[in-house]
Amino acid sequence: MQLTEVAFRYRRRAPWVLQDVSFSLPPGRVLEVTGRNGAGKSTLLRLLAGLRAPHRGTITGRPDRVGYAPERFPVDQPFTVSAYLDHMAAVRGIRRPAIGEWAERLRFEHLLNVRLPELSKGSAQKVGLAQALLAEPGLLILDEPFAGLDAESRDTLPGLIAELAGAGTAVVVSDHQRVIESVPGVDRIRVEKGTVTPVTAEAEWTVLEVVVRAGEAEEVATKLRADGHDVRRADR
Ligand SMILES: Nc1ncnc2c1ncn2[C@@H]1O[C@H](COP(=O)(O)OP(=O)(O)OP(=O)(O)O)[C@@H](O)[C@H]1O
Repeated sequence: MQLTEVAFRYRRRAPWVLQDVSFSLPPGRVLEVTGRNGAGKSTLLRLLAGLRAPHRGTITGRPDRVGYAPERFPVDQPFTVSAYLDHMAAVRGIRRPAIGEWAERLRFEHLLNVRLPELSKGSAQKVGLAQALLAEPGLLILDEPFAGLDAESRDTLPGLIAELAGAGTAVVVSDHQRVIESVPGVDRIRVEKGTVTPVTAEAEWTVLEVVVRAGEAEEVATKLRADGHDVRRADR
């Protein structure tokens, strides 16, 4: 898949969200998308998924089957988890949907008969992931998939992503929490000032010690992560 000089804005005369974005995404590549809040990560993911079309430039070679898990999974539908996933599989023409298999791997088998609006945030996130995975996608796009997930599921997902990539799926993940970094060979790009730059391994790094009140540690860590910094807690 290739993006060439892609530019996008939500409305005519609105500021450009993205401009001059060019990069290629070969099969089996895992791409982490970083950047500040509002930088345009979700917009880039929607363009990659084909949910939005570029105003300028081209996107070519998108795989036929695309799985997309949005940042906020829509849960205001009156279906049970199982009926929703059946429906999504039918819409995509999947004859033998592996719903039970994904429910087991993502640990939500006990929720199959629960209605979507009754799900907790993390459980809804898992169902959103499952509907993306059901597509057996050649391109899998996950917008903040780790937000709200319990530790066990958070630990499972990188392995799952590595497995799919190993089978040839291109995976694009926006991930404030940097969980995806544990996947071997992950590439990183940064969305900043309306464009996209590769984050190379040769970048110079330094370690800065920041001392904060214990009660504020999580909040500060979240802010720093949102700005693209790698944050490790010294007391863990
Ligand atoms: N549906 C929309 N209509 C109009 N403007 C939008 C829409 N969605 C996003 N924007 C604007 O586009 C810009 C980029 O938003 P986007 O959601 O892509 O950023 P992001 O990097 O994913 O942010 P975050 O880290 O907070 O999720 C922002 O200025 C936002 O206000």
